[in-house]
Amino acid sequence: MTASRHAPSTLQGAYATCESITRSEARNFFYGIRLLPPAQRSALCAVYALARRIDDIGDGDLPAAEKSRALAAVRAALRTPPDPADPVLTAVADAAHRYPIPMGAFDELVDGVERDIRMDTAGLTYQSFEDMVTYCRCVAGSVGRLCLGVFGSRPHPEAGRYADALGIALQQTNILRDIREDLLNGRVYLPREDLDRFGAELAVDEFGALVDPTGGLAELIRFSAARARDWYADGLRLIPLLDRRSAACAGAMAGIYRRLLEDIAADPPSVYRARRSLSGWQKAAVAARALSGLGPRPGNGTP
Ligand SMILES: CC(C)=CCC/C(C)=C/CC/C(C)=C/COP(=O)(O)OP(=O)(O)O
Repeated sequence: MTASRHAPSTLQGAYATCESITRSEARNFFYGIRLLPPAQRSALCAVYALARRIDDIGDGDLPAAEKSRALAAVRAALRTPPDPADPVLTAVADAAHRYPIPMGAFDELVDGVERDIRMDTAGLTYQSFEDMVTYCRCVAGSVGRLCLGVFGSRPHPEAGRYADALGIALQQTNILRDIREDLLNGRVYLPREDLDRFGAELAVDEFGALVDPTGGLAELIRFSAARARDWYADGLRLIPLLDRRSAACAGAMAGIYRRLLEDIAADPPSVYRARRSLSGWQKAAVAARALSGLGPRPGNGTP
């Protein structure tokens, strides 16, 4: 570890702010993050807090031009010494001195959020599954690689690719969970070619619930979930390359989201009316299993 460039109290405060952001915002991922030893937990909270800030710019209420300006400001801030008044940038800069965090991955995340803005303003959609994966790589594969920087791993030529694949698996789950909410916000992430193949049109009724007159949407969700399972299987090859606590963290994050995927696959119409989630007990059980070294179950991910 290198010495900090900041007064300890300022830095401690910066990390504490990031931890409190993560605790309140990362309702799924904090179950994994809290399994890390303190120094890595603080670094990952800093990464999460900055990723959250970038994401929130894209999902917020500002006009598109202002969102673009705010994203450009984040890009510029990542290339200059951190503003000491900004706890998130201060903590991220310190964490990047302590761990080999691939800072360029934050730029990829910004690229992904810019795609969201183009979806809002210019009707950008994803034609093929590969197009959608490119988006997932930007917004979530990037986060997987940032996490890996904090975790560290046994040297392995595929470690970065596995971290990327795990992030992409999580994002595919997120897309299925949020089809309705995203549509209400004018966003469609499911590839056009898949919608066409299953004869699924995305539309809501007068209560804001998704309609599925042919059952094609349910079929498409089941198909997409099966495909996402393969991305989990690939990404989870990272786990044996990690130390025990990092493996527990990644295993809990993946286990919770994969359990969510299986719940959705078992009952696709459950996402038509509301956002699906696991109970606190279910999430804690998946995290406990990950900490005990058992990790997510092969197959259906139930704890
Ligand atoms: C190697 C490794 C650990 C890979 C995983 C990387 C990772 C955590 C990617 C995040 C992808 C994702 C679905 C973010 C949504 O965050 P959100 O805060 O909006 O999620 P929520 O809506 O479920 O709370």
